[in-house]
Amino acid sequence: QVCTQVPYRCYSTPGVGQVQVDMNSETGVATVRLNRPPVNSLNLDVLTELGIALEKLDADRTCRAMVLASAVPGIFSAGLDILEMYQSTPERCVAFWRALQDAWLGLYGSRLVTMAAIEGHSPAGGCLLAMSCDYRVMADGKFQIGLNETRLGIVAPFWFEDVMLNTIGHRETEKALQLGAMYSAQQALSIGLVDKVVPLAEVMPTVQGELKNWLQIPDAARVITKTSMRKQVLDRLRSQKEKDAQFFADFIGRDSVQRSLGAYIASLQKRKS
Ligand SMILES: CCCCCC/C=C/CC(=O)SCCNC(=O)CCNC(=O)[C@H](O)C(C)(C)COP(=O)(O)OP(=O)(O)OC[C@H]1O[C@@H](n2cnc3c(N)ncnc32)[C@H](O)[C@@H]1OP(=O)(O)O
Repeated sequence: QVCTQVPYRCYSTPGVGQVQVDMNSETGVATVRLNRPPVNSLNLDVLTELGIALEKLDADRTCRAMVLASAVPGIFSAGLDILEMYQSTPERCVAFWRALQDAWLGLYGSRLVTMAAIEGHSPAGGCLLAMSCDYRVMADGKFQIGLNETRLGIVAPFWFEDVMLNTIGHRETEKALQLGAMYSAQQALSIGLVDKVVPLAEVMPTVQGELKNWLQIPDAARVITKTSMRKQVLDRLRSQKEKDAQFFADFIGRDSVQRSLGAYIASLQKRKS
């Protein structure tokens, strides 16, 4: 197992953690894998683990880069765990949303070079995580990526919107968000939602190759530039975290939203039968 070999350090218990972190001290590159089968849906525990993992990596001065990937074949992440939003309590909703805010602030604001290795489907919150990295490589083929929230009868929060705006621009974001559009890898490439599309087996080697370019740049200059580019969007959420969490809990608690979510869950189950 990779975790037990020098020079790797492992921040999570192999086979146990829902967020597995392998740190290669020789290269300074950490690999963070979401590991919550069947679809890596992001519940309170996973988001909390992810937030903590990102915080630890940021504090580790030997770490210069992070690859975000999945330990579950065919899936990057199915986004937020819909069951956290369906028939939940206001208190749980607020705690869940805070964990998402913190994980996202840690990722989007990370000083590290961050790259998403998208080796599977990546809807909604999965797309947010990928977009929040500095660079995205996606597997060609049947997988889809996008912010599909409106299809669930919910609305992508302003900070999801901000990240998409910064990634693909205003016109594409307007269409993508209203339609809840899901894109194939090639379509995503054509609008700039991902940076490179390669066969599945080449995703990780391509990420590693691209990392070499990024790591040639002196950290300090790159970090100052990244911070300057992202600060406005980060500060917008930082300044209204509690209001945003409360708004989420109120919105999700609406009868009409609960009905939409219930119908969406039923449609997911029906697809299988
Ligand atoms: C201001 C307030 C605004 C609120 C904004 C809130 C923002 C929300 C952002 C989100 O992330 S919402 C989540 C959106 N996610 C999705 O729509 C993804 C739905 N899932 C799929 O499309 C598919 O599952 C998949 C990802 C394409 C994978 O397909 P596959 O055929 O491989 O697996 P399934 O058989 O469909 O799923 C297996 C199992 O997992 C359940 N499941 C799937 N996705 C989720 C999820 N996001 N949360 C919880 N559970 C999920 C699915 O129902 C199956 O369960 P079962 O019990 O085995 O039937």
